[in-house]
Amino acid sequence: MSEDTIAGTLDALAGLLPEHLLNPKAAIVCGSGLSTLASSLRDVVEVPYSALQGFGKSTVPGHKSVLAFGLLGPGAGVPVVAMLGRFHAYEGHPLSTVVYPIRVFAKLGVQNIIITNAAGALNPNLPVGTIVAIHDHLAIPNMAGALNPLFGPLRSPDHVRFLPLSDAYSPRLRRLLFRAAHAEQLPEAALAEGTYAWVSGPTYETPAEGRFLRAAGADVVGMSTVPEVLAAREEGMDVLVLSLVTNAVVIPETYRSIKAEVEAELAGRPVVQPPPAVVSHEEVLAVGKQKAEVMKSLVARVLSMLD
Ligand SMILES: O=P(O)(O)O[C@H]1O[C@H](CO)[C@@H](O)[C@H]1O
Ligand SMILES: Nc1nc2[nH]cnc2c(=O)[nH]1
Repeated sequence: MSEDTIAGTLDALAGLLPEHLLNPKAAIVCGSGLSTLASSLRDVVEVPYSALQGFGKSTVPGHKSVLAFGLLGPGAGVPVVAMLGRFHAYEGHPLSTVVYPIRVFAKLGVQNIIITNAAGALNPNLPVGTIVAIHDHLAIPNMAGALNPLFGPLRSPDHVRFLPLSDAYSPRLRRLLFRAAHAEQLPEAALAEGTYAWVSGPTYETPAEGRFLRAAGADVVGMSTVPEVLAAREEGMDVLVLSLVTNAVVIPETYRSIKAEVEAELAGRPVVQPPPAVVSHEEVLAVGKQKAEVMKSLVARVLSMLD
């Protein structure tokens, strides 16, 4: 996306927003079913993506296509921008579009970003409903498919060509998060730490893929977030990522043997068939809806603790 496009977006925002909302201190990216994370904002001005050059349209159910600017917290409040609806590569968006809002946030002066997502659990110790503070990632499309939003000419002499990622997930923000969880009296098991595997989607994992990702060290898996993290880090922002576990990825220790079942049927022995275990986006959205309030309080508390 060219500098002219970004300049056009910034001009449009300057025309639509009051002065006190134009330089947000922090940004929130709302994952699938999590758009209500922004409902704690006051003085909200919503800007539809369609009003902004360079923005795509989010086509996934559970993702609106709106930027919400507002104030958070008591007194004068902290200006915040929330992305209600993100872009995924599987929708057909180039990665430059997927990360375009992050580029715009950087130009608006955003220093801290909280990125949320819905994810499948690979780690059996993470039940549905757990919130996972991401401390690392495994980006299969980067490693194997040359899908990286930082490909291309260096954006400016101020950007880093070879971006280190060993510090991608801000310890400072994660520390605030666990303090926020304590202040919100969240049960200890409700907030865990783990590694996010980014896959391109839109297919969910086969059992063998789930087993592979787990063996490679991932705790949760999803189809978003990592491109946004890479762009945010390239822009020098501090990043906090929260994954909400919406389903368990099926990783059977042994496969159901259709061969054995047929042999049993033919021999007249009883056969117990296991229920089918398939995930759906409806299930993902339903868990998002159930947990949105807890996520919202946590995110709001972290933002209120920023200095
Ligand atoms: O990562 P978010 O956008 O929260 O959405 C997750 O949920 C969708 C699949 O149900 C995928 O888009 C996956 O990435
Ligand atoms: N890839 C992937 N993305 C998800 N988003 C929510 N659940 C899942 C899942 O099980 N797998």
